[in-house]
Amino acid sequence: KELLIPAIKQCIMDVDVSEMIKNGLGHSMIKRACDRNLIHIECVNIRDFSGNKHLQVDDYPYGGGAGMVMQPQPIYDAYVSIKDRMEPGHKVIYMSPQGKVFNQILAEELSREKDVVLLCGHYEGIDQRIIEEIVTDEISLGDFVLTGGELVAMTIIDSVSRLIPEVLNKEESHINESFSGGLLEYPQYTRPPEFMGRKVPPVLLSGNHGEIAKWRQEQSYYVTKMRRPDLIERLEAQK
Ligand SMILES: COc1ccccc1CNc1ccc(C(N)=O)cn1
Repeated sequence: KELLIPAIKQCIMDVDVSEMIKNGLGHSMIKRACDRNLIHIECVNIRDFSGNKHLQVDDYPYGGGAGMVMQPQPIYDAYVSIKDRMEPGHKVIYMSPQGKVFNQILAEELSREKDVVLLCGHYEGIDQRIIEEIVTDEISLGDFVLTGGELVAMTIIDSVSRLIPEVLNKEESHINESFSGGLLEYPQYTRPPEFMGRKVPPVLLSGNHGEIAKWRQEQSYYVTKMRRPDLIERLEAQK
């Protein structure tokens, strides 16, 4: 799986953002998946494709206003430097607050792609013409603003990678996804049987798998109804 993330150097914090991504994803599951060639992650640094010796990748916005906009040329050249290695018809995903809100369904779709490019913007965003020229999908994690798209990219990589067969081992692979069947997960318990005076629901110790499954179904429905009635409506609508 090629997940290429053009990351730009944050000269202000003098932190190489692509390092952030490599380090942030260096943790066990993703690193193990990379080592086993189940996924392949490369960071391409847009600043390496800046057209001038000042390594400039942004400029003042036409029409004035605060903030800076990322220029189209360095991004385009960074993309051209990788696109021939990508599966034809690959998605180029731009992470921005204007995007389609990410969810588990989208994660599952992306996990079936062979190659995906994740384009991380900074500043006030990127020039509209590069979006029109190379971006196929815009994704948002939700209605909040970050200093850059990298953390969004890392989130997408994590949630997609764990859906790729073999990435999670049997202990990790949570067959009852939090969103399995569109409901939230039931409460989870493990040892000890009593903690701070709080006991584990007896049904879970009963060994009666039919009763346990029924209790879990009821709990999932109750938790979802109370916390996310919108998910219940979505379920009802699908019936
Ligand atoms: C001011 O930042 C931008 C402005 C425009 C585009 C990208 C950025 C980079 N920041 C982002 C990116 C994504 C999300 C999200 N909600 O998915 C939040 N922030």
